[in-house]
Amino acid sequence: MTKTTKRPEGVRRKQSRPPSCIPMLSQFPTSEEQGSTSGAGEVIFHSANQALSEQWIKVINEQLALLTNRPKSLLVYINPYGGKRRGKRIYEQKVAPLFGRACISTDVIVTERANHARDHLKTEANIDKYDGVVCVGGDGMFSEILHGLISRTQTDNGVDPNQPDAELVPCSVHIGIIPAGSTDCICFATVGTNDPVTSALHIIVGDSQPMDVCSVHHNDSFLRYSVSLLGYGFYGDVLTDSERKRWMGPARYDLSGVKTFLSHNYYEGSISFLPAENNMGDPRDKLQCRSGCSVCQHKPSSKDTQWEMSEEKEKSDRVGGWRTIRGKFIAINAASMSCACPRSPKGLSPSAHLADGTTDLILVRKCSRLDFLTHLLRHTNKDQFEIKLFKCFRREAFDHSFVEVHRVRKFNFQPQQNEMHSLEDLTETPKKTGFRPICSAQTNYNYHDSHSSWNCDGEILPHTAIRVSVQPQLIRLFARGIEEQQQCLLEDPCTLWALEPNTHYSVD
Ligand SMILES: Nc1ncnc2c1ncn2[C@@H]1O[C@H](COP(=O)(O)OP(=O)(O)OP(=O)(O)O)[C@@H](O)[C@H]1O
Repeated sequence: MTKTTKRPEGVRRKQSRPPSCIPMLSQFPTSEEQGSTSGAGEVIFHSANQALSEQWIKVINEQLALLTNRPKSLLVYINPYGGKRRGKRIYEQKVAPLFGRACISTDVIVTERANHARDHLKTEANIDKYDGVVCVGGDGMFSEILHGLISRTQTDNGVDPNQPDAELVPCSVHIGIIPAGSTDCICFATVGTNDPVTSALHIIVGDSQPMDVCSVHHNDSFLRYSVSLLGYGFYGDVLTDSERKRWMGPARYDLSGVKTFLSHNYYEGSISFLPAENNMGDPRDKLQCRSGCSVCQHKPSSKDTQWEMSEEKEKSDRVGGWRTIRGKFIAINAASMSCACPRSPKGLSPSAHLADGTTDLILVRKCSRLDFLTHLLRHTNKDQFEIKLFKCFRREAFDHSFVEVHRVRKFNFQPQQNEMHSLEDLTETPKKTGFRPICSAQTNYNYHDSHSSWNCDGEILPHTAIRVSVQPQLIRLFARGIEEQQQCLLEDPCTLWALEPNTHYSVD
């Protein structure tokens, strides 16, 4: 491990080590001689035939030269407090040595406060200098990098992000994720595993995975970007409650989940959405987004998209393509990716695509607690568990009369109007049920009792009335999506029982 030296502005520059891969390869052997492993993931081949060794080196170097997208310079942000506070150690022990061998130079910033990385990217960072930005941390840290990079790109290109209909400029710099958080859902859903070494290798070979980003506005004010889950109702309430229990660590999510489930709240509002074209598939499809996904490869150019969208909008205005649904909902979820994680290996919307320019809107209407429980359990997709315990759970997650799903390009949500209600009216308004009295001593309408909050990739939004627009392929990750082989592993019951949310899997 090479020690980094501190630079004045908090940036630490690490000069890459010389390419140790070449001398190591010079020891490579004839096929009869065996290779031996030395240390983590390192294979040393020995050969008595000098000419053959040199030929191997030549071929390997030629192959490496073909990987023209390999990054040469990276800006790395480490959150030292993410997950189990192992970010710095993970980077220094598992990732930095690999970057060194790949001759990648790095500037490393260990963050000193929340939003340090976002603010640095937004204003100070000389991003033209880098081929990629690497985030060492969890989903919250990734979100910081996402916001910093998108914001900087729009500023540099003169785009006002407050305009809900603005066409955002895609980021030219790739993002790499080294998982070191509590859940690391974004990494899991784009790589198929939460392993720092695997992620480092994806960065080194310059893999490229485009990804859609939802922009979220309240009227003409930009709120946040989302790449995974926007959830109102159940997932908003779980997050709100869990934020009050931060001191408990990751266990707070389970406790808040149970509490929110038992509360069994529902909320009234209206949701309007612009459905995706018919050829964009349906959330109920069996086809899943995998490495080299053919659906995501057919993204039209931004000009085409604009044309398509305006034509679609025109058509919508003409024949009512924008649809509006009013009702009482336990949950309104928009999944822009499968949202797969070790606990739910297929995710909230198993066939959602990473980069098709759509999001899957899942509306869960008011229903009984038992019905909602069966819906939640189906998300775990743990077939073996379901077969053993509840045969009825073997159906698909969306296979309920109270659940409807739509693949959409845009949607708007308006909660029930903020009118003043008398006590009598309260019995008719969306309400908190379960452990709280429906009629309390209050005399006025209580906004917080009748409204949930939006959970936007793990952050609470300050407004409930929102406009959401999918920005197709706005960013690129150093990843290649989930590969089929990984999926087989995930569906293996033995693997499933072994997978725990905070486990980091190693290929060593
Ligand atoms: N130096 C720092 N001090 C305090 N907070 C920080 C620092 N650097 C980053 N943060 C904030 O910490 C929050 C959580 O970090 P991170 O996402 O890395 O870990 P996590 O919450 O454990 O993982 P996950 O988001 O996957 O559950 C982020 O929202 C980020 O803004």
